[in-house]
Amino acid sequence: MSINFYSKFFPLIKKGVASVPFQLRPLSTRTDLFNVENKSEEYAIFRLNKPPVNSLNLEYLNLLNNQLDEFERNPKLKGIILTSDVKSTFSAGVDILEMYKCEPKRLEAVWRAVQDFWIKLYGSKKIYIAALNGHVLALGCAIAMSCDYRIMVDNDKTKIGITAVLLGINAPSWVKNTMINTIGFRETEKSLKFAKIYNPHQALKLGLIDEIVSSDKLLSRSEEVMKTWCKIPTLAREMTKESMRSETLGKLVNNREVDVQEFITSTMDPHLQDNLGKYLASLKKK
Ligand SMILES: CCCCCCCC/C=C\C/C=C/C(=O)SCCNC(=O)CCNC(=O)[C@H](O)C(C)(C)COP(=O)(O)OP(=O)(O)OC[C@H]1O[C@@H](n2cnc3c(N)ncnc32)[C@H](O)[C@@H]1OP(=O)(O)O
Repeated sequence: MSINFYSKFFPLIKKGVASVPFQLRPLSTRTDLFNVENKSEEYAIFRLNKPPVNSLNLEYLNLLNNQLDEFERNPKLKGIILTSDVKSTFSAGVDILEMYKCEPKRLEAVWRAVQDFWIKLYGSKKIYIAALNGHVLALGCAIAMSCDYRIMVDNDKTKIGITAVLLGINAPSWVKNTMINTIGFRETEKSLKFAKIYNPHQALKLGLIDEIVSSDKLLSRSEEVMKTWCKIPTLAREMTKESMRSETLGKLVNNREVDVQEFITSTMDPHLQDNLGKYLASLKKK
């Protein structure tokens, strides 16, 4: 069985790796919008930092996609802890301003960047642990579900879930499949159909997250899990991840254009635009 999972799906990245020799990276990378801290040669902490809610617009998605490529190019790096420096929010998903009164060309670019992000994350052979410090909504929830393990803060006010249906949106099939692979078909159907939002204890019961810890232990516990997993034989772990995920991944990789067109058509629909306008206003009114 081939273990060259990432390069199978990212031939251009493979080409980049082949033509650019690996260089040692600085100990940490800091931009205004995220922070990467290399804890050892084996793992790093990747902190999103785009207040107020780490919403994902085109520029931010492109930045994050470049960083995922950067991780992938480092052969010594086994895992990444994905978390947020923004108080009380992991991510509120796509920046709704990208979807409201949008230009089709820009919307298409946003959606291609969303697809890229999911393909890179779900298809990575590295270990990704989501350290969920706060709200995990919509695409934020899809991102968390695409990691290998989810640890969430013990705070009843913290929400996780996907409420697309309330706005008249049918979640894309790759989001549904990611959720099915996490909590099973029946719970996914209920969750998406009825726009369920869970607190951490409800999410744990469902298997949407794997552990709950107090906020002061979120990173130390994540590092503890990461260190244990870094000891697992790499090749076997990677092959297992590939065999578990390739079918789901392939469904989007081989169907990207249809997914793009569906998203553009449904988002540009006047009824949905109307709903988005009202939703944005309700968020601002709070
Ligand atoms: C449109 C919904 C479609 C859902 C479809 C999902 C399924 C499909 C999967 C993939 C496609 C993905 C699409 C998306 O991800 S669309 C984004 C959907 N996200 C949400 O519905 C979350 C909305 N936000 C909230 O519920 C809350 O903001 C919160 C719980 C995350 C945080 O609450 P709180 O701390 O009280 O902060 P505020 O609500 O006051 O927000 C602060 C500030 O931020 C603005 N804002 C919030 N979320 C977004 C966002 N996603 N995009 C852009 N801006 C956002 C909010 O309006 C406030 O703005 P301000 O008043 O000007 O400060």
